[in-house]
Amino acid sequence: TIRPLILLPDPKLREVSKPIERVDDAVRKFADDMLETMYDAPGIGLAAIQVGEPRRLLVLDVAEKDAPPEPQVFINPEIVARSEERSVHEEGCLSIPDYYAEVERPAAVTVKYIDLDGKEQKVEANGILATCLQHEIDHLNGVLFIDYLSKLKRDIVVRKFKKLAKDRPPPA
Ligand SMILES: O=C(O)C[C@@H](Cc1ccccc1)C(=O)SCC(=O)c1ccccc1
Ligand SMILES: [Zn+2]
Repeated sequence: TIRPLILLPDPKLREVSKPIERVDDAVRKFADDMLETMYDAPGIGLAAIQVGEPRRLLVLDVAEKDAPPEPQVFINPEIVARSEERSVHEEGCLSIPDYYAEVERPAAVTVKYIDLDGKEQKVEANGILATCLQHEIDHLNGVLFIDYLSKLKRDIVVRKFKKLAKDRPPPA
């Protein structure tokens, strides 16, 4: 089931999501809905809060275009190590549509998480996977990529989305 996306300036995007207690079939069904919603957008990642669920679950697929999809599900992810080296990548956000900006982040991160079988996992990520994991884990803490921009740039974006929200019909 494709779930409606929450857009800036909805304050729900600023909530801190809560850990998932048990990985059961309901969680697995929700992860499926998240992946379906992500591919439909389309996007390369999606955090549960972006469909209104303040739960620590994110999905991503950073496989190259025209390559087979590689869906990944991260439950209660934690960044346990960050490289000193940093890298800059252009980022977008499905909750801030049609706005892209360069963001600097640690180039590599080590992330501990629980997978859909309820097993503890650990991954050492770099490149676009590191960028996307950090962007999604930020969502679980109510942080958006525009928070890394200058106040001037961030205020311009927020003002634009506040205006759009006025013109947009309220959710049913
Ligand atoms: O809002 C999100 O979490 C999704 C976001 C993830 C992300 C993109 C770029 C850098 C870091 C994290 C997106 O997927 S925005 C859409 C996008 O970047 C894209 C869409 C289609 C093909 C390729 C990229
Ligand atoms: Zn985002």
